Amino acid sequence: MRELLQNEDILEGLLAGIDQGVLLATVEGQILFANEALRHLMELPAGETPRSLNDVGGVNLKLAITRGLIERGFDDAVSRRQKGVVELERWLDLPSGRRCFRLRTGIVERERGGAVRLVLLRDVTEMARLREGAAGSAAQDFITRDPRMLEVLRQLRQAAPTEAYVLMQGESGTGKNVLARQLHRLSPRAAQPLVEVNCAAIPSELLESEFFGHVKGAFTGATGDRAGRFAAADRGTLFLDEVGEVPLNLQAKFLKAVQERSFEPVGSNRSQTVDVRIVSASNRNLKDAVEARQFRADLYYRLSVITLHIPPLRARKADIPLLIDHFLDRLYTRGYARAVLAPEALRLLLDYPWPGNVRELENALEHALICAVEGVIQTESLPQDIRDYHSQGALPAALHRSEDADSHLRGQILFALKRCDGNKAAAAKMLGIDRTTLWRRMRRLGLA
Ligand SMILES: Nc1ncnc2c1ncn2[C@@H]1O[C@H](COP(=O)(O)OP(=O)(O)OP(=O)(O)O)[C@@H](O)[C@H]1O
Repeated sequence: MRELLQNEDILEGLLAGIDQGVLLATVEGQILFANEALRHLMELPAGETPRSLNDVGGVNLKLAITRGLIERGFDDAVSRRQKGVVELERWLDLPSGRRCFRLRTGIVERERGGAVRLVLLRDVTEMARLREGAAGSAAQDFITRDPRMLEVLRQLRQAAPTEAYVLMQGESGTGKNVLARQLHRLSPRAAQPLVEVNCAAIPSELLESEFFGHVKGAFTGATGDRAGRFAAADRGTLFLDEVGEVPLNLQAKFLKAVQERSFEPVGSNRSQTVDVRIVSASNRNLKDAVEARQFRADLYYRLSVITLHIPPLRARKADIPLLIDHFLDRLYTRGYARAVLAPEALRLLLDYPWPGNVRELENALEHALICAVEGVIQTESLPQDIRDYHSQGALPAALHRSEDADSHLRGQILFALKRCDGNKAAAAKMLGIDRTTLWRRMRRLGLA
């Protein structure tokens, strides 16, 4: 191999055939060789060879490389005449505004004729798009004073510096996304991307290519290579929301990617390696899904090295006033006028079972601010659901206490059944009681 590579013709032949851009230059920057793929990537006319690093498609490649090298101490490495490839990531925006490249560069020591600089270029426009999407999520505090939730935060802080996969179980809107971002931020991977995928939001037939990417021609409409989310999260964290929605037929490939840290993009038989830490979330109990044979047990155990159970908002009502203050402040910074809560409105908010959890509370407060009267949030300013819940349970003050309690209970049950489309198991869960208790109460109140 060594001898073969000494033969420049053979080397050129090999490099010409690969689809990554390859450039060989002297350490001083004079170009010795550029393959066809590089010309294509740099949008150079066919047959034109760049003569120097400065002469590549109008992009000051030399500067980009030199800066990158200095940042990563490459020049120092050159002076110490170290061998090896330095990997450095740098987005290069071409004048056309269309492309970015990931650069890998290194110094290759030759037996005769000194060292050469080797530069590899790859089109990563798609990956840049995915990462930009991921970067949009700003840091955010998790507001709580609930002892169970504080314990969850303690576990999260302990797990963050490790490589352990973390699974978060909790109803929709309980803050799993916020926690995933916090976990990433506290981890050694914080400087790398956090890529989020909501597995429920992507049609199942597209999930494979969304996760693993595809190559040109893999299926109708695959007009070019496309990087997947695993690749975009390389060296960072991949957050899989609603992981229970990954279809069974994809779970085997998924497990392999998680276990062996390698996968093949759709339509390709070439393995790609990745180094990702997986944090996942599910609002349905994944263990139940395993028992119902809807989720692979081996994958479940892989993903749930650490499991965090996020309690619903109705189980931590002490957080409600804190969250109200937090969201009113946040809404103020978004341009809403300041408002105060009338005591009766606060009572309704504390009473309500919050099936949509913190997300529903946040939306309710935005609604309330829009409907506030002269800077005061009255009961009338609250969304209909919250007022309905109250009015169905509310009673004329003259009625007897136990009747009062029964009527309140009846209202709660009717509300929960309505919100859960008549599903008693879901309604019982929402009310924080078991199904038998719900059924007994319904019978006693004449609802069953
Ligand atoms: N403890 C908290 N402190 C501050 N904001 C919170 C808290 N919990 C949730 N939120 C806010 O509530 C909203 C919903 O939270 P998030 O998206 O993290 O919930 P989720 O459990 O991931 O929901 P889903 O399962 O539907 O994806 C977000 O706007 C988030 O900022």
